[in-house]
Amino acid sequence: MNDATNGSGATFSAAAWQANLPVFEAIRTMAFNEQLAQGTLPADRFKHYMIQDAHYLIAFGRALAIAAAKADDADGLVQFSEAAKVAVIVERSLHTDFFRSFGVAPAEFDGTEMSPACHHYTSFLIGTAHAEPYAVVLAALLPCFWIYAEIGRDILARAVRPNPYDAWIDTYAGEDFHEAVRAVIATTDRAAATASPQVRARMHEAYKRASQLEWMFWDSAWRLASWPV
Ligand SMILES: Cc1ncc(CO)c(N)n1
Repeated sequence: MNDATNGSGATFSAAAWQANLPVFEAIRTMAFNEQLAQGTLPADRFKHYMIQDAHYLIAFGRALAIAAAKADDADGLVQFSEAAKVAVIVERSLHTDFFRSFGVAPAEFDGTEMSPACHHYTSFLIGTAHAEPYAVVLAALLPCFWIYAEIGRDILARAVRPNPYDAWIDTYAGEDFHEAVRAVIATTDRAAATASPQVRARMHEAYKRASQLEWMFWDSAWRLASWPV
């Protein structure tokens, strides 16, 4: 039983993608993403998204660094420490390029705390990264990569160009990101292949929860959500 399917006939990634197709479809058809593709998304909603994403990416980087520390081989250590570094590089590009072009002043970012959805998602990732075995940590991190890659390509295919959000679309539709995503899928499937049925079930739960939190993150930006009290 050393194939990538754990004897079940389907890779973890294929099974998880299929099981969560309704969540992906809900994300794909959100007004936020439809208007982003059309170039008509109001700037205040994109600004909310960017500020929250800058908070998110630092926490995502920390969770990736914990995954790196838990890796069961040197390849995984390199893969996830590199991914942690890239998350911080992307966060810095939000500050230097996107914040500037959309008029987010440093003081506005500094004065904006995490939204409830961002807090929920990042707490879930960091909590899972600390508490769960490597395979479950990878399953929690996979939707962050995979959903963005598929949404990026989907938006690119229907995008009106030029579009104020071209740079965002190109980041996630670009080949560099997709190559990294294929590698994370492969590593997650390898970890699933040797996981016990119990761990594999927890992988599915973690994958599902992260997918739902992706939807909630976009929904929160759409609603310009903040803390109710
Ligand atoms: C919320 C969120 N999920 C995933 C990504 C891509 O890694 C991102 N930038 N933001």
